Amino acid sequence: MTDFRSGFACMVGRPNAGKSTLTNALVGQKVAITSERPQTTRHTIRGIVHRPDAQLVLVDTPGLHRPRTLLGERLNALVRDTLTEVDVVVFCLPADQKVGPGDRYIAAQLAQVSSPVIAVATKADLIGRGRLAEHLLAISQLGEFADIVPVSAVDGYQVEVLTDVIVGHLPPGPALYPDGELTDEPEVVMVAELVREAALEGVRDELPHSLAVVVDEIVAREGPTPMLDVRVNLYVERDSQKAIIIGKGGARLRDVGSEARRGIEALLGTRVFLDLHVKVAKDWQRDPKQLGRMGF
Ligand SMILES: Nc1nc2c(ncn2[C@@H]2O[C@H](COP(=O)(O)OP(=O)(O)OP(=O)(O)O)[C@@H](O)[C@H]2O)c(=O)[nH]1
Repeated sequence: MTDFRSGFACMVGRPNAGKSTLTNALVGQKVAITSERPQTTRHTIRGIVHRPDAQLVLVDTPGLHRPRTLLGERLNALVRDTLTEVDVVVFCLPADQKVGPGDRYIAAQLAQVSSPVIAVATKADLIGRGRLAEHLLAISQLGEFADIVPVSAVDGYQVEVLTDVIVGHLPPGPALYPDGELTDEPEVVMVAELVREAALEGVRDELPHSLAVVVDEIVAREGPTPMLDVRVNLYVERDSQKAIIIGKGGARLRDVGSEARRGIEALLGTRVFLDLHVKVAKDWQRDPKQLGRMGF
């Protein structure tokens, strides 16, 4: 394919602007952790959008804040470096709030960045057409933007359009990550590690290097109380190893599940439903295709 495009986009915006939720909507699966509390996104998180014509790697930054301390300044310098490295910056401005000093501060920072900036009016579902038009006008007066796109990550309004617009700013190039890879955010790696630790407890000698743990998905459950469905695959090489992990009548796997769940809940700060699946992948360590699927 000659017309394939690939590259990086970075989400910026004040706390609670809807960056994580929009990242999830673009990727089509929940990868980032969202919450009502501001500043939950401490790490740079990547979600990957795979399309037949493009691959888009989304980098979710902690947000640009006005520096009050040296650490703040360093952080902002880091964020500006990230912004200069990406192919396109997505600047989120929540439609349910007026453009304010925080947005103007970020806009001023973005004016110093060479990458094209797409301004996005997020949470468009929360306001009427008249207010949305006013918001878009206020955004247009904030700086020079390559595009201005209203979206709603909640009802899906214009999410496809935004993906097309972002992809339009990516350079031609091959896919950067293997298909099916959703994220390499630190939380996912740590969730896998917690499950691995629990699964190896007491049987380490019987499963030397034979266990690969892959987080399949982390999905927020709809409902009044925050809850994540975490689905994890455990790959072993032989049926005998599968029997060890599962235990008599599944007793051991249940213990592994509750032990890992406690750690994951502490890590993510929310209730978790942990769904563990044990699979035999014969000789996975020697099979490059299987290794790729497991993220090695
Ligand atoms: N109604 C509506 N609410 C949204 C939408 N997008 C995000 N929200 C809500 O806005 C809040 C903040 O969303 P996040 O995605 O966590 O915002 P963020 O910019 O990543 O926040 P930080 O991590 O603090 O920087 C959450 O309660 C979301 O449910 C949207 O399109 N519509």
